[in-house]
Amino acid sequence: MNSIKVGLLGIGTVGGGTFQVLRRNQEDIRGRAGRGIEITMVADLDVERARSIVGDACTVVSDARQVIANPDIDIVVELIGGYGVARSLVLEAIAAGKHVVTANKALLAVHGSEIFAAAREKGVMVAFEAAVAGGIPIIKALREGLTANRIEWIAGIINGTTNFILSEMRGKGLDFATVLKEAQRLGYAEADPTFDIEGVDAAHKATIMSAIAFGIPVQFDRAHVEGITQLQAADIKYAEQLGYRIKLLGIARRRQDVGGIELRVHPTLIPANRLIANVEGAMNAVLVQADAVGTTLYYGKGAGAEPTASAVIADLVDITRLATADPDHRVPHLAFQPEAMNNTPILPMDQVQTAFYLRLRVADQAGVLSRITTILAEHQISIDAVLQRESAEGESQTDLIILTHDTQEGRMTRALQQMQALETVLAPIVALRKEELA
Ligand SMILES: NC(=O)c1ccc[n+]([C@@H]2O[C@H](COP(=O)([O-])OP(=O)(O)OC[C@H]3O[C@@H](n4cnc5c(N)ncnc54)[C@H](O)[C@@H]3O)[C@@H](O)[C@H]2O)c1
Ligand SMILES: N[C@@H](CCO)C(=O)O
Ligand code: NA
Repeated sequence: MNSIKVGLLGIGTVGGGTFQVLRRNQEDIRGRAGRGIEITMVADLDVERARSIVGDACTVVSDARQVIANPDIDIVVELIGGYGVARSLVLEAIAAGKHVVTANKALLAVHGSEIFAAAREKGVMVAFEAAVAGGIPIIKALREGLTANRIEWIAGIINGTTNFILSEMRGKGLDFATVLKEAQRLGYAEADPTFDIEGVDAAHKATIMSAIAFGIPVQFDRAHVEGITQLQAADIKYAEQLGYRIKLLGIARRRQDVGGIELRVHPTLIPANRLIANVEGAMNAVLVQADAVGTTLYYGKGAGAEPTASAVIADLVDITRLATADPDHRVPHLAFQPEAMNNTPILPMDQVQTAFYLRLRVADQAGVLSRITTILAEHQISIDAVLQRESAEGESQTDLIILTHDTQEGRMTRALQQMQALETVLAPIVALRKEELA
C-alpha cells in the first residue's frame, strides 16, 4: 500500500523531533502501521531553518494553508501552538477532510468542543496524545486502557518546566530565574513561559483529562489555576521537616457527595514517601484512582523534542490504522460517545474538599496558639499537627505551622480572614493545600 502522506505545520522543537524519529525508526513504524508514514510537506515561517532540518526530503513552504490545500496530504500535524492561528488552521484542515494530529493543549482545552464537533461532522480524527504529559501515553490509558472503570480522581505532575524548577530549587538551592532559563534552553518551556510558571499549561492538560475521565465537555474557563511564582523557600523547607514535598499538581476529582467535579491546579503538599513525590526534574507523572483497577501511575518524559515526538507519531500510527474504518467504530475523541457525555458541573473552589498547611508569622507570646485553634474549631476545621519553630534568644516573633485534616475550602477562607485580623498575626498567612493521594 502507498505511504500515508503527512504535512507538518511548524517545525520547531516538537516538529524537528517528529521528523527525526520518524526517519530513524521508519521501518519499525511501517511494520506496525501496515504502511509507511511519510512527511512530504512542511510549513514554517522560518523556511531556511525548516529546510536545514528536512534537507531535500520534502517540500518546504512558509504558508501553512498550502499544506492544507494539497490534495495529496492525508494527515495535517499542527505543531505551531497557541489559540490563534492554530485554531483556524486546524478547523480548515478538518473542513478540507484531513485527519489532524496536534500537541496543542492550549487549543484543545479552550476550543476542544468546537474542534471535536467539526471533526465528527466531517468524519475525521483529531488525535492529541502529545498534548497531555508529552511522551507518556496517558490519553491512550485513560481513553482505552481504563475504559472499564469509573474514574474517581486524577492527580498529576503535568508540567515539566515547573517540576524542573521546584526540583532544582529544592535540591541545588538554585534561584527561580536561573532554573527557568535552563528549562527554556532545554526546550521544555512554552513559547510564553508564564503559561508554565502560572499553572496555565498544567490547567490546560488537567482540563483535557477531566473531559476524558468524566465525560464532560472541555471547560478550561472553569479550572482553578495557581502557579509556583508565590511559593516561598521557607515553605518548601517546613514541608520537608513535616514529611511532605511540594509539587504543582493538576487535580480532577469526581465528588459524588455534591454532584460535581473539582478541577484545580496549585502547589500541593504530598507525603514525601509517595512515588509521585519523588518525580524530579522535567519528568511527569499521573496518578489515576479508578474503581476496578485501583491506583495506577504513569511516569515519563512530559516535554522535549523526541519524547513529545513519540506521542505525535503514535497518533500518526493510530490514524494510519484506522483511516479506512467506519468513523462510528473509532475511539471517541473524549472517550465517551457524544450522546453519552454529561454536564456534571465543575465545582467552585469554596466547595473543594482538601487539607491545608498554614504558616503564620506570630508574636511569640502566651495565648496566641489557643486563639488560632479556637478560630479553626469554630469553623469545624480539625488540626492534624502543629509545629512551632523555637524562637532564637531575644526574638519577639516566630513561625507557627499547622496541618489540618480535610475541610471545605470555603470554611478555611473564612477562618483565614479571622486569623489574619488578629493583632498577634504579623504577616500574610501562607495557606497551601495538602493531599494524601491515597
Ligand atoms: N516543547 C515541548 O516539549 C512540547 C511538549 C508537548 C507539547 N508541546 C506543544 O507543541 C506545540 C509546538 O511546540 P514547540 O515547543 O515545538 O514550539 P516551537 O516554538 O519550538 O515551534 C513552533 C514552530 O512553529 C513555527 N510557526 C509559528 N507560527 C507559524 C505559522 N503561522 N505558520 C507556520 N509555522 C509557524 C515557528 O517558526 C516554529 O518553528 C505547542 O502547542 C506546544 O504547546 C510542546
Ligand atoms: N511547557 C510544557 C511542555 C510540555 O507540554 C512543560 O513544561 O511541561
Ligand atoms: Na501523552
